[in-house]
Amino acid sequence: MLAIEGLAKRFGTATALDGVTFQVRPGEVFGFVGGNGAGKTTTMRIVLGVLDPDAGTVSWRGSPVDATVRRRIGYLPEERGLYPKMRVTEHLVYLARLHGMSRSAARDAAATWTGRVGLAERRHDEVQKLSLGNQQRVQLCAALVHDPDVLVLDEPFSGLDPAAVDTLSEVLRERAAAGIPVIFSSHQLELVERLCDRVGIISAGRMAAVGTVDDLRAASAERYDVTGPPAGWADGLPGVRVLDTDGARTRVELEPGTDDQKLLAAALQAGPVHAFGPYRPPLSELYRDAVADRPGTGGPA
Ligand SMILES: Nc1ncnc2c1ncn2[C@@H]1O[C@H](COP(=O)(O)OP(=O)(O)OP(=O)(O)O)[C@@H](O)[C@H]1O
Repeated sequence: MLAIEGLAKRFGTATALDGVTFQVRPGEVFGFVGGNGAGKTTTMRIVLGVLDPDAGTVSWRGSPVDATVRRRIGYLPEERGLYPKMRVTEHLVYLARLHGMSRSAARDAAATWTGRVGLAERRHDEVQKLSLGNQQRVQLCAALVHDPDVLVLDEPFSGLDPAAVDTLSEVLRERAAAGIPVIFSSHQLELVERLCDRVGIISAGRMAAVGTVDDLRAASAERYDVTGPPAGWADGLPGVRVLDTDGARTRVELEPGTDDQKLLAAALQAGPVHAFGPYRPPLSELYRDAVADRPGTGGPA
């Protein structure tokens, strides 16, 4: 397990991280989400030892992450760092060798990963001659080429076309199925919801929520969609907050302890009810709720 415990980090007078704690388990894909400047990259840099924390620890399988463990991590940094004049295969072999692979194993792995991400035709091109999206594919190969034990990827999906998004999603699920912990950051919350076993929401340097999307849903207020009665029927009902209305559909949130049958009775009193049932908010809504209590942090993820 990759365990991140009580990380704190200040830059001058600004607090970037303030007690960040969460774990990424072997075999799970963990989505790390948060607004701009929330602390995702800082956390990942500390995991990789690129930055030192002011306080807190990062451990892997119960021991502090040291240089040996870091060689076994596949890292996609936020600042993409490829040598523009190197050719794709040559570059990947060079990086794999830095991670201790033999030349022939490195060449095989470079061929496998470039094929997998759709770069077979570009293996002999200089990196600088590739489009940005294809450079991003090379960067992903660079994180995967040495068959890492842990994957830490900072916004791996940014800049990818839909086909590459599908391929990378498959690769991450496969790597997790092979038993390794996978953590990635992203602002694409639908993708995170679809792909991740658990998510961590960071807001202004603190974890606002960690769990499965279902856990986050269970911790949030119950919501119902009611279709039928004319708009306005739920205004002022005790324990009920109207979230929005769309034609004949009213979406409400219930305060804890509010009886859904009373809600239904009130709806029936206002007119015929054609549909009544719980509404499952997507991660994007759960995210907004999780960061809403924290001033200045409620911007879009
Ligand atoms: N080298 C640095 N010097 C000063 N401040 C920094 C430095 N690196 C990060 N910060 C600050 O730390 C905070 C967290 O930044 P970080 O890059 O970790 O956020 P993020 O969640 O990755 O954001 P984004 O989604 O925009 O990439 C921000 O307030 C940022 O300005």
